[in-house]
Order: sequence, then structure tokens, then C-alpha cells
Amino acid sequence: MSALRWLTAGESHGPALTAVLEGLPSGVRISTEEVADALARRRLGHGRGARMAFERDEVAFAGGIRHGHTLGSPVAVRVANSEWPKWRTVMAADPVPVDVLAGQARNAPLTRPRPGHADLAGMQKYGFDDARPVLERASARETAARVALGSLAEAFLRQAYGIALVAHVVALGAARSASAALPGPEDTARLDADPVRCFDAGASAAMVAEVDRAHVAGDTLGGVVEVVAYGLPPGLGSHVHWDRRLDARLAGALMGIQAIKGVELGEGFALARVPGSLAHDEIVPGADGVRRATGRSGGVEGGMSTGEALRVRAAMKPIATVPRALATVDTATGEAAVAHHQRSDVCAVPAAAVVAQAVTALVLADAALEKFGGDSVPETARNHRAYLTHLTVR
Ligand SMILES: Cc1cc2nc3c(=O)[nH]c(=O)nc-3n(C[C@H](O)[C@H](O)[C@H](O)COP(=O)(O)O)c2cc1C
Ligand SMILES: C=C(O[C@@H]1CC(C(=O)O)=C[C@@H](OP(=O)(O)O)[C@H]1O)C(=O)O
Repeated sequence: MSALRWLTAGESHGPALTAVLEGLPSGVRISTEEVADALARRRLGHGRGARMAFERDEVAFAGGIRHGHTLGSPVAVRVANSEWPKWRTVMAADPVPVDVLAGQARNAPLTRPRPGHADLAGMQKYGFDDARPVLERASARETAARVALGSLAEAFLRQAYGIALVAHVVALGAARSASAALPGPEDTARLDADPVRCFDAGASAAMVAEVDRAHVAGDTLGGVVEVVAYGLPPGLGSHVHWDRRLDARLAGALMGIQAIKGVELGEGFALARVPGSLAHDEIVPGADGVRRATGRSGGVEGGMSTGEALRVRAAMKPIATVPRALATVDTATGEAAVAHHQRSDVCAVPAAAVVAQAVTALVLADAALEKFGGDSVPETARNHRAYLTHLTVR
């Protein structure tokens, strides 16, 4: 069983998202404002659709926190949706009279499933003749719940072990950052201020232009995000079994984000094209112990953190709701049709970076608690210090 478990519930146009984090020690300092800041960061980014402008995330803790500190009990977070009054009837939990529903334009069955979204496979799997019940949960609005939990995991990692994370966009459509410079956690405000969360100013301008071109063309775009975590000890995760490997756990969590289609640690796929002499990170003596000369592995070897910066990338496919709608079949008639489209993001890669940072923090917090145990922040911090003091090789 994982040391830390998390679950989310809620539909895109439902009253609220609910998230639960179980296993967090007591004594993590956290405020509603910190979680709200993380949620606001997820709404940023050039290319997001109209919904980001008018909808608000109304966050409140519903358990596990007292006077600004975790209690060790499950933490429950509720992210209410300010748009709920408009959806109260269409998304009501209790039965609604048929004549009342019939008067709701929002309730018209969606029978032209979008290629690339969950619509068609979800209708087939769950036995619906309308895509609404599928897309409500498939929607990446759910990622607000994971970002809320990720902000708790990040606070814990920072306070217990001095681990800090940052995420940025390294490619968007055909534009990519040519710079090898990595942002640090202290660059978060600068990344928030960039329209596409890119650390490379030249590439940022090219990415903005890509989004604008796609918008005019009635098209959508994907891209690549990178999460960097600093301050990890060596030895999170394990080589001994597939499901204990840190890389496998990161890949699973990142691939669990809507629209993520590829994950790589460090140089990932590029390593497959170079000889071994250029693929690995040579081990060199340093003032504070052994170091790596390069960061090609992304800070994970043998399924374990090496103690160097962790660097993991995730590739996001373009948004499925393409304004210049794609071909589909109207499931009500069996006839060829164009996919339904009302509004959508042109590109949500900057938001995906924020979500990727959150799920990476959750995986690292789980792996750290598995390694160091402890039911309070001081206890797990003590265990971490003792481990570092007594490392067999340094
Ligand atoms: C932050 C974020 C925002 C998204 N916004 C949209 C959107 O506006 N329209 C859309 O069709 N898909 C959007 N998506 C992608 C869909 O959620 C995703 O394509 C869908 O779940 C199917 O992807 P899958 O095949 O990976 O499950 C977004 C994804 C993320 C991570
Ligand atoms: C609401 C959010 O993202 C939504 C994710 C999403 C999708 O299909 O994934 C589709 C869009 O919603 P709609 O189809 O209602 O316009 C996005 O706005 C959010 O991130 O908070």
C-alpha cells in the first residue's frame, strides 16, 4: 500500500470537485490561500478558452487541517465551481422531471463524439447514448483537484526535506526552447508572468505566435512540459520491483493527466540515439560527496533518485475539441457528421505544466514517506537527516 493515497471526485459542471489526501503527517503548514494560489496558476496561459475567464475555483478545506497545520488525518479539499447555478438542473444529483429537463438547452444530447476525447469510447463502455455523462468527468477541470492536493504535497516536501519543484513549458506546437538553462523554484513568479510559462524569452514569443496562428486557423496545439525537483536525497523508489521504481511511478502519474501521451526522464527518447559513452552521467568526486558530471538520466537510475536534480518531461497532445471540427459519426443517426464544438482551449500546455508539477510532488511525497516514515513533520525530517548522515557512500 502506498504511504500516501489520493482520490478525486466531481464533474466539470458539477457543484464542486472533492479531493482527499490520506497519509500526510501532522504538522504540515498550509493555508487556504496557498492552495488558491496554486489553483490560480493552473488557470494561466495564453490559449486558454473563455471558461477560464469567467469561472472561479472556490477552495475550502473540509477536513484534516486545524489552525493552519495538518492533523495527520485525511485532508479533504473542496473546489467549488462558481458556474454551478447555471448547471444546477442539468447536473442535478436527484431526478429532475422530464418536462423541466426538456426546457434546458444545455441538456440537449451530445451525439457527435469528438475524435481524441473520451466521448465515444466512454459512451460505448458505460452504456450512454449521450456524451455529456462521459465528458463531464473526462474534462481536465478535474486537474484542479489534483493541483489542490499537489500544493499540500509540495508544502510537505519543502518543510520536511527541503525539496522544491518548478515546472515550465519546453515546447509548444513547432516552437521549442533551445536553451539548456533550467529554472529553479525561485523562478516561479517569472514563469507565472510569462504568457506560456516558458523560461526562454525567445522561445516564449515563438510559442505565443504558434497559439495565435492556431487560433486564427481554427486549430489547437499540444506541447511538452518539464518538471524539475531539487533537493532530493539518493534512494527514493527502488530497483527491487517494477512497481516500486520511481520512474515507473512518475510515468504513471504523469500519463494519468488528461491528454498526456508521452513521458521521459531526463534525455529520455534522445538517449536511444546516442552511444553509451554519451548517454550516462559520469560519477565524479565533489566537495560534499559524489556528484554527476551531467544530468542526462533526469536524476533517476535503477528506479531510484540519484540525489541530483530530477527532470521529467510530459508530452501533451493537441486539444481534442478542434474548432475546425473533425469528422465523426452522429451516434443518433449513424450518419457522417462533424464533431460537436462550442468552445475550447486552443492550447492548455502551460496549465498542464502546473498539473504535472502537482502530480510529481504527490509521487515524490509518497516515495519520501515510504523511505523515511514518520507521523509528524519533525519525525520524518529527523529520519531523513539520520539517513543522510549515515549514508554508506558519500
Ligand atoms: C489543463 C487541460 C485543459 C484541457 N482543455 C481542454 C479543452 O478545452 N478542450 C478539450 O477538448 N480538451 C481539453 N483538454 C484535453 C482533454 O481533457 C483530453 O483530450 C481528453 O481527456 C482526452 O485525452 P486522453 O485521450 O489523454 O484521455 C485539456 C487537458 C488539460 C490537461
Ligand atoms: C474547466 C477547465 O478546463 C476544461 C477542460 C476541458 C476538457 O475537455 O478537458 C474542456 C473545457 O471545458 P468546456 O468544454 O466546458 O469549455 C475546458 O475549459 C479547467 O481546466 O478548469
